[in-house]
Amino acid sequence: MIIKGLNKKIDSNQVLSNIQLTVPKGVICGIVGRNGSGKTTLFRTIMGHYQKDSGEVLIERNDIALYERYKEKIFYIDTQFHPLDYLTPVSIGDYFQLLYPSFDIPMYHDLLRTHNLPPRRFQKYSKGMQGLLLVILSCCSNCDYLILDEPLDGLDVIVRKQATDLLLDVVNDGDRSIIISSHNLAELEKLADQVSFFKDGTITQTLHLEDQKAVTKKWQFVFRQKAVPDLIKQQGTILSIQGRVVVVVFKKYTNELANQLLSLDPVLMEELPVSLEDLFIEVFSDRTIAKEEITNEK
Ligand SMILES: Nc1ncnc2c1ncn2[C@@H]1O[C@H](COP(=O)(O)OP(=O)(O)OP(=O)(O)O)[C@@H](O)[C@H]1O
Repeated sequence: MIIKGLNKKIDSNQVLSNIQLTVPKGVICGIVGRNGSGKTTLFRTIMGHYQKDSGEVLIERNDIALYERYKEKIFYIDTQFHPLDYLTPVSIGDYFQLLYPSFDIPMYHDLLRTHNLPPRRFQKYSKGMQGLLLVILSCCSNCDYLILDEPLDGLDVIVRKQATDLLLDVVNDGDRSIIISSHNLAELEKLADQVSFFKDGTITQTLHLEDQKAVTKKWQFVFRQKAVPDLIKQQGTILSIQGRVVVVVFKKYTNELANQLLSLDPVLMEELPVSLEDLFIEVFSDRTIAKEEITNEK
């Protein structure tokens, strides 16, 4: 799937601004951003629930707004409109069989049993049960692209593991892809191959997690003096300061920077593993505020 120059204004608010995104086959693509940054609007606009102002969403080079059959390759449920509330899992299965020609009904019933999902209305399910059922539905749809809006948020650790295992199975054969938004960065990190950062109505960058982790470094320093050296403030994003212990992430770490840091002669300089949460803070933190706080620490 290729999204090119997608724009959407709602009530004079430019919610989506020139969205560019490529979702290769067999890839889990995470979408992260602050609350209200436009992730759900992006999904609704991809599906045509919101009319786009301009741009296109291409599958196999075909604009899905013009060719409905390509849109059928995408699984998406907008749960905020409660479309399943009055249905039981069995009737939901029947409904999805009509919606998606390749829906795997035996697999669906099998998964309902394996995960002990009871035959009551969707509305009466707990949040975790609802989340798991949605993930099961998406997997059984056999669609080429699954769009999942915060499917893991609010699930307990056991259900989350069940859901992530199902999703990883989907991309195993390399033909299907998942676009998934989440505020649960630790969980997303285990799943996603690439993560797109949504900021100010647009995707500001897409990071391939393995590649990015190879060039990003996180260090914990202790310096003799209380003031944080200027080099650290200029080159890194400070994640925390506790007493004289400073934790910093450097997005582009070079040998030259390594030598400069060593020349600061820290009492302690210890490398820590980089997480998606660190990258998120690096992208979204207001570094000027961080610097002011650091100045006050002096
Ligand atoms: N139907 C609508 N009418 C008016 N404003 C809307 C509508 N849909 C979305 N918006 C606005 O668009 C912006 C983006 O909202 P959206 O729900 O897409 O964000 P989000 O990134 O999914 O947020 P969250 O992480 O909190 O779920 C918000 O300012 C929201 O108020």
